[in-house]
Amino acid sequence: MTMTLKIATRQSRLALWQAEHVKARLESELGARVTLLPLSTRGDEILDRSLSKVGGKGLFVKELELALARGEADLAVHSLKDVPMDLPDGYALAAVMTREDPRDAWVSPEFARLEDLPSGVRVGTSSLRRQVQLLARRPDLDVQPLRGNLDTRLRKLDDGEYAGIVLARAGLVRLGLASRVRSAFEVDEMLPCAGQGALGIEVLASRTDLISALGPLVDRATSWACGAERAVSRALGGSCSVPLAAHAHWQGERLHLRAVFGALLPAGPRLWQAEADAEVSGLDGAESLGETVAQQLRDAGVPLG
Ligand SMILES: NCc1[nH]cc(CCC(=O)O)c1CC(=O)O
Repeated sequence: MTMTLKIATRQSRLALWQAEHVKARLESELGARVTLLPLSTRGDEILDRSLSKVGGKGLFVKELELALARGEADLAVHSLKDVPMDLPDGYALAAVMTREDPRDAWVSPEFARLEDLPSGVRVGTSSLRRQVQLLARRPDLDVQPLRGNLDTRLRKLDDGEYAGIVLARAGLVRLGLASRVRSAFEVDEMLPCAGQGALGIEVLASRTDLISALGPLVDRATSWACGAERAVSRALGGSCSVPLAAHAHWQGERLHLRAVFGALLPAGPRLWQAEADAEVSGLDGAESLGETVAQQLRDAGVPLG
Protein backbone atom coordinates (compact mmCIF):
# COMPACT_ATOMS: atom_id res chain seq x y z
CA MET A 1 0.00 0.00 0.00
CA THR A 2 1.33 3.44 -0.88
CA MET A 3 2.26 5.55 2.13
CA THR A 4 0.92 9.10 2.04
CA LEU A 5 3.04 11.57 3.99
CA LYS A 6 2.87 15.29 4.66
CA ILE A 7 6.02 17.28 5.52
CA ALA A 8 5.75 20.40 7.70
CA THR A 9 8.37 22.95 6.72
CA ARG A 10 9.33 26.59 7.20
CA GLN A 11 8.89 28.80 4.15
CA SER A 12 12.39 30.15 3.62
CA ARG A 13 13.99 29.13 0.35
CA LEU A 14 16.48 26.97 2.27
CA ALA A 15 13.78 25.22 4.32
CA LEU A 16 11.73 24.52 1.18
CA TRP A 17 14.80 23.14 -0.62
CA GLN A 18 15.44 20.83 2.34
CA ALA A 19 11.82 19.67 2.50
CA GLU A 20 11.82 19.02 -1.27
CA HIS A 21 15.03 17.04 -0.88
CA VAL A 22 13.47 14.81 1.79
CA LYS A 23 10.29 14.52 -0.29
CA ALA A 24 12.28 13.26 -3.28
CA ARG A 25 14.05 10.65 -1.15
CA LEU A 26 10.81 9.46 0.47
CA GLU A 27 9.28 9.09 -2.98
CA SER A 28 12.19 7.27 -4.56
CA GLU A 29 13.28 5.10 -1.61
CA LEU A 30 9.97 4.42 0.16
CA GLY A 31 7.63 4.78 -2.81
CA ALA A 32 5.63 7.24 -0.70
CA ARG A 33 3.29 9.93 -1.97
CA VAL A 34 4.45 13.17 -0.35
CA THR A 35 3.13 16.73 -0.06
CA LEU A 36 4.51 19.78 1.74
CA LEU A 37 2.82 21.93 4.39
CA PRO A 38 4.69 25.27 4.46
CA LEU A 39 4.24 27.14 7.77
CA SER A 40 5.46 30.41 9.15
CA THR A 41 7.30 30.24 12.48
CA ARG A 42 7.98 32.79 15.21
CA GLY A 43 11.69 32.54 14.40
CA ASP A 44 11.01 33.72 10.84
CA GLU A 45 8.81 36.59 11.99
CA ILE A 46 11.25 38.02 14.51
CA LEU A 47 13.96 39.36 12.27
CA ASP A 48 14.99 42.52 14.01
CA ARG A 49 16.45 41.13 17.21
CA SER A 50 19.21 38.70 17.93
CA LEU A 51 17.75 35.21 18.23
CA SER A 52 19.57 34.51 21.46
CA LYS A 53 17.66 37.38 23.04
CA VAL A 54 14.18 36.29 22.03
CA GLY A 55 14.07 32.64 23.01
CA GLY A 56 16.53 30.82 20.81
CA LYS A 57 16.39 28.26 18.10
CA GLY A 58 13.32 26.51 19.43
CA LEU A 59 11.35 29.29 17.76
CA PHE A 60 12.03 27.70 14.39
CA VAL A 61 10.68 24.27 15.29
CA LYS A 62 7.72 24.93 17.62
CA GLU A 63 5.10 25.64 14.93
CA LEU A 64 6.18 22.59 12.99
CA GLU A 65 5.85 20.43 16.12
CA LEU A 66 2.34 21.74 16.72
CA ALA A 67 1.39 20.71 13.18
CA LEU A 68 2.61 17.17 13.99
CA ALA A 69 0.66 17.14 17.27
CA ARG A 70 -2.53 18.25 15.50
CA GLY A 71 -2.09 15.53 12.89
CA GLU A 72 -1.77 18.09 10.08
CA ALA A 73 1.63 16.70 9.08
CA ASP A 74 3.57 13.45 9.59
CA LEU A 75 7.10 14.75 9.61
CA ALA A 76 8.99 17.97 10.12
CA VAL A 77 12.27 18.62 8.32
CA HIS A 78 14.81 20.80 10.12
CA SER A 79 18.39 21.94 9.76
CA LEU A 80 19.71 19.80 12.60
CA LYS A 81 21.58 22.71 14.12
CA ASP A 82 18.28 24.55 14.67
CA VAL A 83 16.82 21.61 16.63
CA PRO A 84 17.00 22.02 20.44
CA MET A 85 19.17 19.43 22.21
CA ASP A 86 16.20 17.98 24.07
CA LEU A 87 12.96 17.56 22.17
CA PRO A 88 9.73 18.07 24.11
CA ASP A 89 8.07 14.91 25.42
CA GLY A 90 6.26 12.99 22.73
CA TYR A 91 8.60 13.95 19.86
CA ALA A 92 11.44 11.95 18.34
CA LEU A 93 14.34 12.65 16.01
CA ALA A 94 13.57 9.81 13.60
CA ALA A 95 16.41 10.39 11.15
CA VAL A 96 19.63 12.32 10.78
CA MET A 97 20.61 12.28 7.13
CA THR A 98 23.99 12.40 5.37
CA ARG A 99 25.80 15.62 6.17
CA GLU A 100 26.95 18.19 3.61
CA ASP A 101 30.14 20.12 4.08
CA PRO A 102 29.84 21.26 7.73
CA ARG A 103 32.22 24.23 7.38
CA ASP A 104 31.49 27.91 7.66
CA ALA A 105 32.03 30.02 4.57
CA TRP A 106 33.59 33.42 4.06
CA VAL A 107 31.54 35.52 1.64
CA SER A 108 32.84 38.87 0.46
CA PRO A 109 32.90 40.69 -2.88
CA GLU A 110 36.22 42.33 -2.18
CA PHE A 111 38.32 40.24 0.21
CA ALA A 112 39.31 36.67 -0.57
CA ARG A 113 40.17 35.73 3.00
CA LEU A 114 39.66 37.02 6.53
CA GLU A 115 43.41 37.73 6.72
CA ASP A 116 43.08 40.23 3.85
CA LEU A 117 40.70 42.56 5.73
CA PRO A 118 42.00 45.94 6.81
CA SER A 119 41.60 46.81 10.46
CA GLY A 120 38.23 48.10 11.68
CA VAL A 121 35.98 47.01 8.80
CA ARG A 122 32.56 45.58 9.52
CA VAL A 123 31.93 41.83 9.32
CA GLY A 124 28.46 40.31 9.70
CA THR A 125 27.48 37.11 11.42
CA SER A 126 24.37 35.87 13.14
CA SER A 127 25.81 33.72 15.87
CA LEU A 128 27.78 34.35 19.04
CA ARG A 129 29.78 31.24 18.21
CA ARG A 130 31.09 32.80 15.00
CA GLN A 131 31.45 36.22 16.57
CA VAL A 132 33.83 35.05 19.31
CA GLN A 133 35.85 32.85 16.99
CA LEU A 134 36.20 35.73 14.51
CA LEU A 135 37.23 38.17 17.22
CA ALA A 136 39.69 35.71 18.72
CA ARG A 137 41.53 35.72 15.39
CA ARG A 138 40.89 39.33 14.41
CA PRO A 139 40.09 41.44 17.51
CA ASP A 140 40.53 44.53 15.34
CA LEU A 141 37.39 43.87 13.27
CA ASP A 142 33.95 45.40 13.85
CA VAL A 143 31.85 42.21 14.11
CA GLN A 144 28.13 43.01 13.96
CA PRO A 145 24.93 40.93 14.08
CA LEU A 146 23.40 39.84 10.77
CA ARG A 147 19.96 38.27 10.71
CA GLY A 148 17.38 37.19 8.19
CA ASN A 149 17.23 34.29 5.78
CA LEU A 150 20.12 33.59 3.42
CA ASP A 151 18.84 35.85 0.63
CA THR A 152 18.36 38.75 3.05
CA ARG A 153 21.85 38.32 4.47
CA LEU A 154 23.43 38.27 1.02
CA ARG A 155 21.45 41.37 0.02
CA LYS A 156 22.75 43.24 3.09
CA LEU A 157 26.28 42.27 2.03
CA ASP A 158 25.66 43.40 -1.55
CA ASP A 159 24.22 46.70 -0.27
CA GLY A 160 27.62 47.39 1.26
CA GLU A 161 26.63 47.12 4.91
CA TYR A 162 29.48 44.67 5.56
CA ALA A 163 32.92 44.00 4.09
CA GLY A 164 32.18 40.30 4.42
CA ILE A 165 29.87 37.84 6.14
CA VAL A 166 30.16 34.34 7.56
CA LEU A 167 27.50 31.72 6.73
CA ALA A 168 27.17 27.96 6.79
CA ARG A 169 28.55 26.66 3.50
CA ALA A 170 25.87 23.92 3.33
CA GLY A 171 23.03 26.42 3.04
CA LEU A 172 24.71 28.30 0.19
CA VAL A 173 25.46 25.07 -1.66
CA ARG A 174 21.86 23.87 -1.33
CA LEU A 175 20.57 27.11 -2.84
CA GLY A 176 22.98 26.95 -5.77
CA LEU A 177 25.01 29.84 -4.32
CA ALA A 178 28.33 28.00 -3.90
CA SER A 179 29.93 30.55 -6.25
CA ARG A 180 29.42 33.23 -3.55
CA VAL A 181 31.84 31.38 -1.23
CA ARG A 182 35.25 33.04 -1.37
CA SER A 183 36.80 30.46 0.96
CA ALA A 184 35.73 27.87 3.47
CA PHE A 185 37.12 28.12 6.99
CA GLU A 186 38.90 24.94 8.00
CA VAL A 187 37.07 23.37 10.93
CA ASP A 188 39.96 24.03 13.29
CA GLU A 189 39.99 27.76 12.50
CA MET A 190 36.21 28.23 12.80
CA LEU A 191 34.68 25.24 14.55
CA PRO A 192 31.09 24.64 13.34
CA CYS A 193 28.16 24.31 15.69
CA ALA A 194 26.67 20.95 16.63
CA GLY A 195 24.81 19.41 13.71
CA GLN A 196 25.83 21.99 11.12
CA GLY A 197 25.24 20.78 7.57
CA ALA A 198 22.96 17.89 8.55
CA LEU A 199 19.19 17.52 8.15
CA GLY A 200 16.99 16.02 10.85
CA ILE A 201 13.51 14.56 10.52
CA GLU A 202 11.23 14.92 13.54
CA VAL A 203 8.06 12.88 14.10
CA LEU A 204 5.71 12.09 16.97
CA ALA A 205 7.39 9.46 19.15
CA SER A 206 4.16 7.41 19.01
CA ARG A 207 4.59 6.88 15.24
CA THR A 208 6.83 3.82 15.63
CA ASP A 209 5.69 2.50 12.23
CA LEU A 210 6.85 5.68 10.54
CA ILE A 211 10.12 5.78 12.51
CA SER A 212 11.08 2.33 11.22
CA ALA A 213 9.96 3.18 7.69
CA LEU A 214 12.39 6.13 7.73
CA GLY A 215 15.31 3.74 8.38
CA PRO A 216 16.73 3.99 4.83
CA LEU A 217 17.16 7.77 5.23
CA VAL A 218 19.27 7.45 8.40
CA ASP A 219 23.01 7.92 7.94
CA ARG A 220 24.53 6.25 10.99
CA ALA A 221 27.97 7.86 10.70
CA THR A 222 26.40 11.34 10.54
CA SER A 223 23.86 10.48 13.19
CA TRP A 224 26.46 9.33 15.73
CA ALA A 225 28.85 12.20 14.94
CA CYS A 226 26.03 14.71 15.43
CA GLY A 227 24.92 12.78 18.53
CA ALA A 228 28.35 13.39 20.07
CA GLU A 229 28.28 17.07 19.10
CA ARG A 230 24.78 17.58 20.46
CA ALA A 231 25.69 15.81 23.70
CA VAL A 232 28.35 18.45 24.43
CA SER A 233 25.75 21.14 24.04
CA ARG A 234 23.16 19.27 26.11
CA ALA A 235 25.62 18.64 28.94
CA LEU A 236 26.51 22.33 29.10
CA GLY A 237 22.88 23.40 29.05
CA GLY A 238 23.43 24.57 25.50
CA SER A 239 21.15 26.96 23.75
CA CYS A 240 22.09 29.37 21.02
CA SER A 241 22.77 32.07 23.57
CA VAL A 242 25.88 30.07 24.49
CA PRO A 243 28.85 30.52 22.15
CA LEU A 244 29.62 26.83 21.83
CA ALA A 245 30.98 24.96 18.85
CA ALA A 246 31.27 21.18 18.58
CA HIS A 247 32.38 19.12 15.65
CA ALA A 248 33.13 15.42 15.28
CA HIS A 249 34.72 13.51 12.43
CA TRP A 250 35.53 9.86 11.84
CA GLN A 251 38.98 8.37 11.55
CA GLY A 252 38.08 4.79 10.68
CA GLU A 253 36.06 3.41 13.61
CA ARG A 254 37.17 6.20 15.89
CA LEU A 255 35.15 9.32 16.39
CA HIS A 256 37.19 12.45 17.08
CA LEU A 257 35.31 15.27 18.82
CA ARG A 258 36.42 18.84 19.38
CA ALA A 259 34.55 21.61 21.18
CA VAL A 260 35.19 25.31 21.63
CA PHE A 261 33.54 27.56 24.17
CA GLY A 262 33.94 31.30 23.81
CA ALA A 263 33.33 34.37 25.90
CA LEU A 264 33.62 38.07 25.22
CA LEU A 265 35.32 39.21 28.41
CA PRO A 266 36.10 42.83 29.25
CA ALA A 267 39.75 41.97 28.59
CA GLY A 268 38.84 40.65 25.13
CA PRO A 269 37.62 37.47 23.49
CA ARG A 270 38.67 34.18 25.07
CA LEU A 271 38.29 30.62 23.80
CA TRP A 272 38.41 27.33 25.72
CA GLN A 273 38.98 24.13 23.76
CA ALA A 274 38.66 20.44 24.52
CA GLU A 275 38.93 17.29 22.47
CA ALA A 276 38.77 13.52 22.80
CA ASP A 277 38.35 10.47 20.64
CA ALA A 278 36.96 6.99 21.13
CA GLU A 279 35.96 3.91 19.21
CA VAL A 280 32.23 4.40 18.75
CA SER A 281 29.65 1.85 17.57
CA GLY A 282 26.36 3.38 18.61
CA LEU A 283 24.57 6.54 19.66
CA ASP A 284 25.20 5.87 23.38
CA GLY A 285 28.96 5.67 22.87
CA ALA A 286 28.87 8.84 20.79
CA GLU A 287 26.92 10.68 23.48
CA SER A 288 29.30 9.60 26.23
CA LEU A 289 32.19 10.95 24.15
CA GLY A 290 30.27 14.24 24.05
CA GLU A 291 29.83 14.19 27.83
CA THR A 292 33.56 13.57 28.29
CA VAL A 293 34.41 16.63 26.22
CA ALA A 294 31.78 18.71 28.04
CA GLN A 295 33.31 17.69 31.37
CA GLN A 296 36.76 18.75 30.13
CA LEU A 297 35.35 22.18 29.32
CA ARG A 298 33.73 22.40 32.77
CA ASP A 299 37.03 21.37 34.42
CA ALA A 300 38.77 24.08 32.42
CA GLY A 301 36.43 26.56 34.08
CA VAL A 302 34.22 27.77 31.23
CA PRO A 303 31.96 30.57 32.48
CA LEU A 304 28.52 28.91 32.29
CA GLY A 305 25.43 30.99 32.94
N1 LIG B 1 20.93 29.39 11.70
C1 LIG B 1 20.22 29.36 10.45
C2 LIG B 1 20.66 28.23 9.59
N2 LIG B 1 20.21 27.00 9.81
C3 LIG B 1 20.80 26.15 8.91
C4 LIG B 1 21.65 26.90 8.10
C5 LIG B 1 22.49 26.38 7.02
C6 LIG B 1 22.40 24.92 6.73
C7 LIG B 1 23.01 23.99 7.74
O1 LIG B 1 23.93 24.35 8.49
O2 LIG B 1 22.57 22.84 7.78
C8 LIG B 1 21.54 28.24 8.50
C9 LIG B 1 22.22 29.39 7.91
C10 LIG B 1 23.56 29.73 8.51
O3 LIG B 1 23.84 29.41 9.66
O4 LIG B 1 24.36 30.38 7.82
